[in-house]
Amino acid sequence: MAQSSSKSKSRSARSASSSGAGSSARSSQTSTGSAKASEQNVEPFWHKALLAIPRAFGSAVRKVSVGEYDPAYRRDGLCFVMIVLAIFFCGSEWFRVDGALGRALHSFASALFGVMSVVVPVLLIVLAIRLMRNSGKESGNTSVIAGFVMLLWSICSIIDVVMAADTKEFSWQNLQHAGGLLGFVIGSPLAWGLSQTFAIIVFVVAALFSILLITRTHVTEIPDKLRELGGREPRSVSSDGAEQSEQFPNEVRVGDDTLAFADGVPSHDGSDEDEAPRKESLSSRLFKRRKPQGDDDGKLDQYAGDEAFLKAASRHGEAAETNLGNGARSVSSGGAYNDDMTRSIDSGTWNAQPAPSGSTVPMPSGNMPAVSQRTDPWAHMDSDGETMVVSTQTGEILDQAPGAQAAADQATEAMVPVAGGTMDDLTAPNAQADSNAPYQLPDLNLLMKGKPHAAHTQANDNVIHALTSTFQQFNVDAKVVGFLRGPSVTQYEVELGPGVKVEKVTNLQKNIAYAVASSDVRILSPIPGKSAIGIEIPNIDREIVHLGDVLRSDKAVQDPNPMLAGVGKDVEGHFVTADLTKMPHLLVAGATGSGKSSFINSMLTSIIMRATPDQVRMIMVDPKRVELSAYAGIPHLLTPIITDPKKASQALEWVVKEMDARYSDLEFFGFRHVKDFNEAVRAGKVHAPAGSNRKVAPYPYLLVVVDEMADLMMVAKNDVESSIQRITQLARAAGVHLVLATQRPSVDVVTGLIKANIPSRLAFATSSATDSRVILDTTGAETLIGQGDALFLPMGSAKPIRVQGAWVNESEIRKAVDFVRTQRKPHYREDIEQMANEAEKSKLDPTEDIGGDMDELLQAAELVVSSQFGSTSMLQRKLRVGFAKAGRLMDLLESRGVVGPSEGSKAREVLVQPQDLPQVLAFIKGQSDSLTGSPSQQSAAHEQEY
Ligand SMILES: Nc1ncnc2c1ncn2[C@@H]1O[C@H](COP(=O)(O)OP(=O)(O)OP(=O)(O)O)[C@@H](O)[C@H]1O
Repeated sequence: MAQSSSKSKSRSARSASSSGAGSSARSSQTSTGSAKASEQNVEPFWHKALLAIPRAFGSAVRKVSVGEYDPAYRRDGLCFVMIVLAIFFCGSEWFRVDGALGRALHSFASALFGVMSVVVPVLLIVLAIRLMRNSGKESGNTSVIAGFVMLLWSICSIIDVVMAADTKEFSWQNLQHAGGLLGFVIGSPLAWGLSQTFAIIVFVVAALFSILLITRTHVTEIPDKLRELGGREPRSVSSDGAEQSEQFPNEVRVGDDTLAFADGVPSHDGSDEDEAPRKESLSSRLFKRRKPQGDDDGKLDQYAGDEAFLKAASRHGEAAETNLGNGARSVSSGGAYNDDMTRSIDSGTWNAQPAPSGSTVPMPSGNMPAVSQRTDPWAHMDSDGETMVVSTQTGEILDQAPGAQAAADQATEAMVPVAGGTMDDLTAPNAQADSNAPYQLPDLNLLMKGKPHAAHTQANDNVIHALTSTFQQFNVDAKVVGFLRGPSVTQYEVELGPGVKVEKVTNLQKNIAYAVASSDVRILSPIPGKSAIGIEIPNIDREIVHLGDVLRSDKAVQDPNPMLAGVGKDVEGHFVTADLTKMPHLLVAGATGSGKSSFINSMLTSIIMRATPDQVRMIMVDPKRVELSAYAGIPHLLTPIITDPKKASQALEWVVKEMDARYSDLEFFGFRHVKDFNEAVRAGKVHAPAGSNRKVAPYPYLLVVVDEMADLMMVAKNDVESSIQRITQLARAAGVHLVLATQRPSVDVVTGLIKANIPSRLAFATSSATDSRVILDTTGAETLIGQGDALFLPMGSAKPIRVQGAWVNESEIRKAVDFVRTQRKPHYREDIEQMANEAEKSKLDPTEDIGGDMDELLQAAELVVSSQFGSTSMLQRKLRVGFAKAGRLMDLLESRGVVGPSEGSKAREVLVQPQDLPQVLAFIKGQSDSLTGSPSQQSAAHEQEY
C-alpha cells in the first residue's frame, strides 16, 4: 500500500513537472479556481445548507489524512449518508435492536448477505472514509469499490457453497443463515455444476484477485509487497537495470551525486523523486504488462514527434453564423436590428452617435485628438453606445469602459505583491526579488476583457442590401444566404442560381466595392468546404480582439504549453492561438502601422502570462530601441534587450552554439526532441557520463525575437543570414524558435534562404502585391485593412487564414511585466555578452585583416562591382597579381559582403549594385558602417526582380 501511494505521488508529481511546474500549477489553479467559482455561482442556498454538515465532516476527515483528492469530484453528501446507514446497520446487525426498522433492516441485510450482514456497517464506514479522502480520476475509487464488492461476493459465495449448497431447494431462511442471495446466485450453481471443492477454489482465487484490486497492486508487484510485509526492503535495480536500458538505450548511469545543474540553466523543480525501478523477477517476466516505465495505463510513451497532421495554429470557440432565410434577396436596409454601430465623429470629444441611415459619416471639423500610440485604437467606437471622452490635449481616453479596466486594475492589485513601490515604477525592479521563492504566473484577469462578440449588426444589413441590389442591377441570379461576422471583416456567403457562372460574381468585384464603399473587398470562390462564394467586406464597426479574451478561452486555458501565443480571431469569430514550438519559426511582416509590433507584444505578453522563466527564455533584438523596451528586466530574458545590430548578429551566433550544444546532448542521450529529453531529465533518467563534470538539466525553450530584421541584414547580412539559416534548419528539435519581424518584406531582407527555412508566416497589410508575394508567396496582404488585420499561414496550413490580431495595450503589458519582474531578477548569460564584446573589439579596427593590401583591395572591389563579375582569374589578369593574392582579395571581398561564397569554378555572385560603389569603398576603408545605399534605394532595386 505504502509503495503504491508513494508511486502515485511520484506519478502525479511527474505529470505536474512534465507540463511545467508553473504552468500546471496555474492551470490547475485556474481550473480548480474556475470550477469552484462556477460551483459557487450556481449552487443554490438550500443545497449549500443541506451539505454543510457532510462537508464539514468530510473536511475534518481530510484534515487527519488525505489521498488523491480533487475537490471537483468530492462526494461528501453520499459519504455522510453511508455513515448514517452504517450506524443503522450497526444497530440492526450488532445490537439486534427490536424496533420495526431494526427488524426490517436485518431482514434485508441478512437476505442479501447472509451471515456476512455483520460486516455491512464496517464496510460502509471503510468505503465512506475512502471516498471522502480520495476523489477524482486519479483516485482509483472505482477499482477499490469493485474490489470490496467482489471480496464480499466471493466470501458470501464460499459460505453458501459450504453451508447451503447441499440443500437443493430455495429457502430464504437457509440463505439468511448462509451466504445470502449474493452467495447463492453463483455459489450454489457452481457447487452443483462442478463440485464444492472446485467452487471454493474459484472463489478463493476471486477473493485474492479482489484484494489486489483493493490494494491497487499489479501481479508483478506481489513479490515486493510480500517482502515489504516481511519487513524487508523491496529489491532495487542494479545500475544497469534491464527495464531502464530498454527505455533509454543510451543512458549512462553514474552515482547520483554527479547530478547538478548547468550554469544558466534553471534549476530542477525538485518534484520528481524517482521511484526505484525494480529488477525483473521471474513472475514479472511471466506476467509482464507491455507498458512503458512509470506509466500505469498501459498506453505507449509519448514523444514530441508523435503527432501526425501537425498544425501550428488552432482555431476554437463558437462561430456565430447567421443564416438568412429565403427572403434574403429582399433584406431591407432598415432590418430588425437596432444595434446601430455606425458612428459619426463629433468635433470636440469623440462622442459616439448613431448615424442617420444612408448618410455619409461626417469628418470631424475640429482638431482631431492625437490618440497615443498604445491606447485603444478604436476606443472611440464604443459599441455599447456609451460616450468615450478623449482628452483633446493628450488624446488619452478619460472615461473608459468602466467594467473592463476596473476589473483589470482590481486583478492587478489583488495579485501583485509590490513591496513599497508603485506599479508604474518601471525603472526600479523590486530589489527583494527572491529567486528561490516559488514563481507565480500573473493572473489572466489582469488582462482586459472585451465586449461580447456581435454576431449581427445594422452594418451587416446595410451591406447585404447593397450586395443584393448590385446583383439585381447587373442581372446576376445570386443571393446572400448568410454571413459570418468576424471582428474586423464579415464574410458574406453568396449562392448562385442554376447555370450562373462564378465569374459573373467575381467580375463584379469593383462594382461591389463601389456599392459597399470599401476598396478592400476580397472574394473567395468558393469558400473552402462550401458550394458558395465568400465576399469579405470590412466592418465599418470593427471590434477589438483583446488578448485577455483569447488567453482566457477554454482551449488556451486547458493547454499547458508554455509557448502558446494568442494570435487573435479569424473571420468566423473563432479564437486563433499558435503553438510557437510547432511553427517552428515565424516571419512577421507588413507595412508601417499595420500591426506587427502589436502582434509581437501580444505574443510576448502571452508567454509572460503563461510561462515561467524555467520554461521559456528569450533573447529580444530591438534595433528600433523603443518597441520592446517595456520588457526590460523580465526574468525570461537571457541577455538585456539587444539594440545594436552588430551585437544582435553575435547573439545569433551564440544561439547557433547553444543549439549545437543541445543537439550534441540529444544525440548523446538518444532523444529526438528537447521536450522528450527534458521529460527524461525530470524523471531522473538522464545522467552525466561517468567521471565527467557535465551537469544535466532540462533545457528551457529559447525564443529569439527580432523586431526589425532589415537593420540586422544591413549591418551583417552574411553572418545574420548564415546564423538564421542554421538555426532555422535545425533548431526545432533543440527547442530554439525564431520570430523575425520586418517592415521591409523585400528579397534582400527576406532572402530566399531565410524564407525557405521559415515555414510559418504572418502578413499584415503590405503596400504592394509584390511585398505580399515575398511574405506569403501569394498576393492578398495588399488588400488587408491594416491595424491588426492579417493573413496567417501557419505551418501545416495550405491557405492563409485571415485574422484580426489580438490587442494588448501598454498598461496591460506594464502590469504583466511588473508582476514578473518583482518576483525574480533575470539571470543573464555572460557568454552572450562576451561574444558581443569581442565583436565590438573587432569593430574598433575593421581594416586589421587587410594589412598592406588596401589599395589592391579597393581596386579589386571597383573591378568586381562595376563589372558585376566576381571572378578570381579576372582579378589575376587585370591587377597582375598571382593566384594566391587574387584569391585572398576575393576572400576579403566576401568577408565584407561584396561577393557571395565561392561556387567552385563559377564566378562568385556580386551582392552589391554598381551604384553603391562609393559606399562599398568607404565601407572597406572603415569609413562607413553600411555597405549599401539607403534602404529605400535598395528595396526598389530588388523589387525590379519581380
Ligand atoms: N490587433 C490590433 N488591434 C487593434 N489595433 C491595432 C492592432 N494592431 C495595431 N493596431 C493599431 O495600429 C497601430 C500601429 O500598430 P503597430 O505599432 O503594431 O504597427 P507596426 O506595424 O509595428 O508599425 P511600425 O513598423 O511603424 O512599428 C497601433 O498603435 C494600433 O492603434
